[in-house]
Amino acid sequence: MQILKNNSSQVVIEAKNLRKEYQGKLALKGLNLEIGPGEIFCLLGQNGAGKSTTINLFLGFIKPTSGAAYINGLEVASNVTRIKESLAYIPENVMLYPNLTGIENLSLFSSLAGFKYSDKELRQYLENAGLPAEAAPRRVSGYSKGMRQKVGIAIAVAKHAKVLLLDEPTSGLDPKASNEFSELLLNLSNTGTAIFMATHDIFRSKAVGTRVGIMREGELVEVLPASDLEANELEKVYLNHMHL
Ligand SMILES: Nc1ncnc2c1ncn2[C@@H]1O[C@H](COP(=O)(O)OP(=O)(O)OP(=O)(O)O)[C@@H](O)[C@H]1O
Repeated sequence: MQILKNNSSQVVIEAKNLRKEYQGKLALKGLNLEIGPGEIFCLLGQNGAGKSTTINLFLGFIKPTSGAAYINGLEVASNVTRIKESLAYIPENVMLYPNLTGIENLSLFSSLAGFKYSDKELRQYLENAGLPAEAAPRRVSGYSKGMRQKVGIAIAVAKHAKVLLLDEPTSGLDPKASNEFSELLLNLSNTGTAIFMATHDIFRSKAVGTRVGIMREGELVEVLPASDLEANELEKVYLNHMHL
């Protein structure tokens, strides 16, 4: 078993003995984790392993039973509003205003983060995220899942998010959309954004991850360097843990 540490001297996303109990049941059993700028940490684990609980603690959606989550050195639970300024979140279904266009959604979310852009700049952000130019002025209610994910990435870039949290973002995307999404993540990590992604996709984890963590019953049981492994080796390690 291997727990590979963050090799950067800077820490952007951190968990210290992070625990979460729901009605007497431990969902997260004392997580310790440090993620540096530009890292893509992929978290694998079966349904119910504690992946969403971890993300929700980093987002400040729920409070830890004990221990703490930190973003840029700030404890999340007591700085929820400030944390949101530097953070972007992409769930399986990106939450956008369906009656607004792609441009209007991007304008709204970036202005909430304190950034005002011209129409031309907004269109450019959307285009850079891979949204077809003709789609930008259309209502989001007619967008596909992949298009909504692209708007989510455009929002993250436009608000200069230092941290991006993703919960199963590629589930239900076709291989081309999923591949394009991976490219966007790599581009974003190259600008220094720290990325934490919960996923079931072993292949994508290998393709985009810096490190890959395996969570089982609320515990991080292994952390591996993605680059040293073939996808089938990673799958073997994963399955070994699941059959323990
Ligand atoms: N609000 C809640 N109330 C009670 N139990 C919960 C709550 N949220 C999660 N749990 C429990 O905590 C454990 C971890 O759930 P979590 O959603 O974090 O897992 P997950 O790894 O994200 O699973 P999935 O892959 O299905 O999304 C599970 O046993 C789940 O039933």
